[in-house]
Amino acid sequence: MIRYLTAGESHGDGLVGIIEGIPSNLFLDAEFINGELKRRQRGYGRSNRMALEKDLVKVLSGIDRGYTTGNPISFMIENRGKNIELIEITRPRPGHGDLTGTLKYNLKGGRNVLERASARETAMRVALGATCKLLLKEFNIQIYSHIIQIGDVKISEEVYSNIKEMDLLKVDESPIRVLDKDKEKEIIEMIDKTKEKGDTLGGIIEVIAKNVPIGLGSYTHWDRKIDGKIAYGIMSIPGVKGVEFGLGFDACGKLGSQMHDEIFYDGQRYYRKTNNAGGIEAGVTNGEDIVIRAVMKPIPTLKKPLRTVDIETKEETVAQFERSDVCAVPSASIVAENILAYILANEMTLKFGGDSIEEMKDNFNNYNKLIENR
Ligand SMILES: Cc1cc2nc3c(=O)[nH]c(=O)nc-3n(C[C@H](O)[C@H](O)[C@H](O)COP(=O)(O)O)c2cc1C
Ligand SMILES: C=C(O[C@@H]1CC(C(=O)O)=C[C@@H](OP(=O)(O)O)[C@H]1O)C(=O)O
Repeated sequence: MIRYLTAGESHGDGLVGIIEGIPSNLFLDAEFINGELKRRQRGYGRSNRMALEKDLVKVLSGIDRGYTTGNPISFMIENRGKNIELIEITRPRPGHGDLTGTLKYNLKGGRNVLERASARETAMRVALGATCKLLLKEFNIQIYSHIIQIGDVKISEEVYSNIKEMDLLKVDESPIRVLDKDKEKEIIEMIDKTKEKGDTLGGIIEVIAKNVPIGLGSYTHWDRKIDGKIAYGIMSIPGVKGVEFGLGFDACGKLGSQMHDEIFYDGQRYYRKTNNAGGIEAGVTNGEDIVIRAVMKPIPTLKKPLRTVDIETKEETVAQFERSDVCAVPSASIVAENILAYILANEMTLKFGGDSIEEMKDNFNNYNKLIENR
């Protein structure tokens, strides 16, 4: 089993993370982890905070000569963009945690709420998730993401399966994480216009995991279902308001005969010609790609602020504004990739053991032999 914890405030010294349960003898490629941190920082529509931060992971424990030892691994990421005046938040922002957090923890205002509710914390979750991606790569499992929609601009009506692996790699070259250059231009213009108006945008992301073995997760008990675990992880990304698998909410308009992915056999393995289930049936992976979509609401901090109540005077006023992203959907897609990586890596250790990478691979190969020709 793999588990992790993070700590750190958005404008404190930095973030720390501890991950436990990564098998020994895995090369902890810090360059790869830093690459993932860089991918998360890119994306059109972010505030100048992202220009100030240069997220780099410092590995504090758990490795020897670059390889994991089985000991807990700990990371640190420094905050560089922390030098703002940390004034109290007494005019809570609708849509952020300011008011609920102030009341729940009996605080003076929202400052220490936003410090932790902030998506700054997702930088550490990406570093921890990237460690899980390194483990998944040992089993040839790859995770990709791209953007389906920003604001009211839909990239395409096509379903995910028309996007080839090579094209999914090219998505990284786009500041919006889309392939269509015309749509990219349209979205950039929309973000600029929205910024001028003091408003914000949300969107829809799609995350795809390829080469996932059959049999991760379980139908035997509700809290072992892998779709439930994935939904929990993706929903925990700040701003995410919905998750769907495969056809998701569109399943509603289909007949059973149009929805379910018929089963075929090619002489060696079972396969499907469609993937409306998004790679999961009965809480268990079925060997097809895992396909998830998630919707992110528009950013709650508005330069043209919404109405709120001053928590000291109780008078109607407008919400506080410091600096803020206008759109962070491309960054959220990288966070989602790395959260999915954690869930899948954890399931891999639950199924194949997690003490050493060699033992895990042996178990994986034996399982593949077992299900071959079944
Ligand atoms: C990568 C990323 C960047 C974000 N940037 C901002 C931001 O600059 N300003 C803001 O108000 N919210 C931002 N958010 C969203 C808030 O963190 C989020 O809406 C808030 O914590 C309340 O949580 P909830 O939307 O899940 O209810 C960002 C989210 C992500 C994933
Ligand atoms: C720092 C990050 O995102 C932050 C997430 C965030 C929020 O409220 O969620 C608010 C902004 O922080 P600040 O108020 O300092 O500009 C974003 O920049 C990051 O992604 O690393």
